[in-house]
Amino acid sequence: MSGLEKTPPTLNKPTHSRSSSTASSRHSRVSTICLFHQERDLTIPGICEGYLLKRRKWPLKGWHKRYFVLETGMLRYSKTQQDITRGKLHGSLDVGLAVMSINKKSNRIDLDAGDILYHMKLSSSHLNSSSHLGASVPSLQDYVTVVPDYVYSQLSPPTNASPEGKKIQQDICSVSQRGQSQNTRGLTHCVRSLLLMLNVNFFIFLSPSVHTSLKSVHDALAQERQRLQDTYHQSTTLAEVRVYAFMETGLVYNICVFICVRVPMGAFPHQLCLLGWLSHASATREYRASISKTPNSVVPKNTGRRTTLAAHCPDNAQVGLMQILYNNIGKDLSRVSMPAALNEPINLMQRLCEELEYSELLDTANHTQDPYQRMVYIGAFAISGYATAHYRNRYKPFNPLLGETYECLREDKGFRYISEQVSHHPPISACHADSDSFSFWQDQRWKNKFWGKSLEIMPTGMVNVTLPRFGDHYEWNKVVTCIHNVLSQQRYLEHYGEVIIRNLNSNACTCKITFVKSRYWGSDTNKNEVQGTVLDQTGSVIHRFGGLWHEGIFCDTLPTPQCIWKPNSQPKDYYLYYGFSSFTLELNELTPGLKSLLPPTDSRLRPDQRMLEDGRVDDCDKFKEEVEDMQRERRKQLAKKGQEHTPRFFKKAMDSSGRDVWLTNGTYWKVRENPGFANTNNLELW
Ligand SMILES: CC(C)CCC[C@@H](C)[C@H]1CC[C@H]2[C@@H]3CC=C4C[C@@H](O)CC[C@]4(C)[C@H]3CC[C@]12C
Repeated sequence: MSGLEKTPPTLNKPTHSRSSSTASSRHSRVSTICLFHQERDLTIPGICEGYLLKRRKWPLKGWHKRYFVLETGMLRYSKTQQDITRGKLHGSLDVGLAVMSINKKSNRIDLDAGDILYHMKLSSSHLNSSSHLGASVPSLQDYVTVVPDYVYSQLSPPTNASPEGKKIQQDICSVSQRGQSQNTRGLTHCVRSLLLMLNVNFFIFLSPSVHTSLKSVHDALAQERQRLQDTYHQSTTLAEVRVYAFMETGLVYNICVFICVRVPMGAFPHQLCLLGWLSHASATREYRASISKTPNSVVPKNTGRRTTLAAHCPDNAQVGLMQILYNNIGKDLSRVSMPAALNEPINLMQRLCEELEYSELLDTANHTQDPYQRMVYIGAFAISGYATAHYRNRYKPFNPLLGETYECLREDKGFRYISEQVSHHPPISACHADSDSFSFWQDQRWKNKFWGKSLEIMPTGMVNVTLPRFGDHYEWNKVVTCIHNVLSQQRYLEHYGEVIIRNLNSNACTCKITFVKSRYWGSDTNKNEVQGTVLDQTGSVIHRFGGLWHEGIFCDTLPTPQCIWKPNSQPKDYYLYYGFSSFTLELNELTPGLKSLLPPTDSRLRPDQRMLEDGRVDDCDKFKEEVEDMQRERRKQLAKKGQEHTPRFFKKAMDSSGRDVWLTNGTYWKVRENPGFANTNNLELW
């Protein structure tokens, strides 16, 4: 069967009769996406079904063939048609709550329901087979040419009065008209009948099957848990037991159960190490229990620094974010100017500095003799940088201006940090920090993808840490950050993907950390899960650790199992101050005596950011525009002279893998000390 096909409606039964491939050939009009009965009453939507490729992020990342059924607005899928018949669902999504986008180049359809994001495409075999269907049959090619490059239709509920609603209506009309003119009526029906389906809420039909699925999942999990507990208790004499099982159901996204119990020789003679995965859910539950027993860090002593901001954060719930995002679909959002009320008084260079809040983990690593244990601390550090995101989904950081700089000297923590905006198109912030026990640097760029309800941020660029004591050079990637339900107040952040940490100066071990994508319909307890392993040269697991990125990380394979990191408690009234941590509150503080030492390009001196911090939102808006105009003017002037901006404190280089990277040129602190920035030529940014 090629693509999705459509069968007549079966509104009177909760289940439906599925057509086999022979059944499909009975229908005269087949499109790669849907098959239509053109003379049928279109107020009653039918069923579309067939095989498509679906993208999976974890585990077994890639495109997988899945059987989809679209019925009464619910899109459900399984591995095979038989699985659907047996009620073995992998997942389902209410298309009526989703935004659909179509990409004609890659033959892809993306559905974004806020919490769930499906990426689907036709396999090349589908495309080939569609060409056998004859000229009168609309092929995928036709389909995508009559649909605008993006069809970001806000399908639920289509409010005609709103500008968005009108735009969507226009889009749909133009799709229909173009469809008619190209004699692809079936296609027009496709769009229309899809729309109809979206407005029909037949969830009542689904409730019995949801209940059955839930019950079977619950039973399966209970059995599995019992079996794992039994195995664990009886396994002291087992040399190696491996159980590898996949359970995929509609309600539990994916559970990979992999137990490897073994008595290791040599290294830890007195311990029975339970290595590998003991079901994510149960391992995380145990980690969380242990973390919660670990006392919170004592509230830091009064450092003399500020503990609040001059003004509360503005209420931006009414700002028309939808308009902004829809008008800028496909654009790099860091280049879109947004109203100041959406900003937090911190910029991206300061946000990168936030990743050093738990720099003591690097100090510990630099004092840990054992390379595997050392890696555990580096892993915890890589996770700790994400913690702050938990409280920070209402505002976006300022985009630094080209040539803007930021320093952060933390004698109490023993490090000094500098950062510079080294490129504007694309925006790149480079940073470097050093202390007696580590060096840290990265240059980051982000690609944004707005799917209609969620915004994915894909960072490129590696994070680097060196430890002087052991000559280690660690390097790792960052994971994807997704802002779910970006347009609503139910907005929340999720990080997902894999981080691989390598030591470029030794191949003794590597570390793999998985930021687990939350399981749909799962309770909140499985949100923000992370699992890490330290592997030796042969790929054997030496340590494992895990927990939640906003709650803490526990390692049970260290000589003394312990909580290796727990975030600091949030300051009083943090919600009124943008959700900032104490460390973040201090980042933009202009402490006495500092002003005369800073270059005039330092973010602390940027007037619009300060205005926002002081609660002068309207002034900030005006000044922000001026500052951005001045930046454009400088750019024009340089272009006229045929010149390009040259960063002042960073230089471009190539890393060992041939990537372009920005490294410190080592001049900042020297110039600061002598002759001092007051005695040098500086850029005038504001
Ligand atoms: C438009 C507004 C109101 C919605 C809020 C957007 C916020 C949540 C977005 C905008 C820019 C985003 C940040 C951009 C870059 C990074 C670096 C990455 O390594 C971790 C995530 C992090 C730190 C993002 C976190 C989420 C973020 C702060």
